[in-house]
Amino acid sequence: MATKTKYVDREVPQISLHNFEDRIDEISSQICTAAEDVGFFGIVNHGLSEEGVQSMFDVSESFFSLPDSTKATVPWSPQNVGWEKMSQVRPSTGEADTKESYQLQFGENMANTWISKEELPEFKDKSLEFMHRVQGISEQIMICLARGLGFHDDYFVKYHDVSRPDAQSTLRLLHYYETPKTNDDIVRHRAGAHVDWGFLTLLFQRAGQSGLEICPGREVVTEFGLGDEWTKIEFEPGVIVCNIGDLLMSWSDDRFKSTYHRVKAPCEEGDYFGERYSIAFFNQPVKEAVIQGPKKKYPAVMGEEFNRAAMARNFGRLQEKLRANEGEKAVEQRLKSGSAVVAAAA
Ligand SMILES: O=C(O)CCC(=O)C(=O)O
Ligand SMILES: [Fe+2]
Repeated sequence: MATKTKYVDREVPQISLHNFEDRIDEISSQICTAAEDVGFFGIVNHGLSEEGVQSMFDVSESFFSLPDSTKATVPWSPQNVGWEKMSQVRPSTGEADTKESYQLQFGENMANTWISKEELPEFKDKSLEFMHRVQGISEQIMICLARGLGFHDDYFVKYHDVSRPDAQSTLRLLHYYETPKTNDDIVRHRAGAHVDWGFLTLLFQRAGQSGLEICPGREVVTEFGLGDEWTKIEFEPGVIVCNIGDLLMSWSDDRFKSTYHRVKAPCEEGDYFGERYSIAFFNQPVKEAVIQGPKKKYPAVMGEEFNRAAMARNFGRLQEKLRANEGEKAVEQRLKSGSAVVAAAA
């Protein structure tokens, strides 16, 4: 039987964005303190209505309700866009998450990866509208983070400009399947313990669909995120859960913390076993961004390279499968043209 999870109460600060222009210094200091201490914080009074968020969840559900064969018309690709199912292997677990996700971007990476208007007429427009709203909130937070690090106000905003064709910020619609209540000792990961690789994540949850947990303090975390003390982050209306990703951790010379979190594999009394929908917005820099902290603790890295390395860590197995499929197709092609015989003889 799975060991009993240790839980501990930790304060995850809630920060209000109301009256942003007038309160910018106070908000900056609250955000930077939270980013240094916990790496997670809630944002309230951000201007996005609860109805607006729930209607995006309806849009998400309309996609996931399609048959797999239809969703497969917009497959995941290494630009980190598209639909995948049961294929993200977290480095901490070595096993695929039991979930499906559909990732959407603003720019050229997204070409041909929008579900067709024939299938879901309003999907693209509604998603983009939501993405732009969340981008606006992210930009306010970016200004605060830039101030805290001594950069000029629009420093991070410019590097995350979603009007550029090479924009890489991603809205990820997530759907975790219902977990069977069995005694078979198989751990069905939902989102295995991980840190986000991007800059800053904004997460939306749905009432009654628990599971998100955090475990701050990387130095005390075991490699597998086991045996640690977790804190539950429950849904609260009007609250956007924000967390710092690895990219901002290195961009701040480790001042801001990228915190371990997971969606727990339900296994104990009181866990939530039902299906879960969530929506994450990953702020990720444009491909040409040059990433280096004010103290230059780490060598400069380009935005494109940073994403490529993260893809290899998280989707390596899926990429291999895609490459193998490509290989099979190429062999078929050669067989048809007769060139395989030459290749085999060589
Ligand atoms: O679904 C969630 O609540 C969390 C998802 C997450 O952490 C991720 O996709 O990085
Ligand atoms: Fe995450």
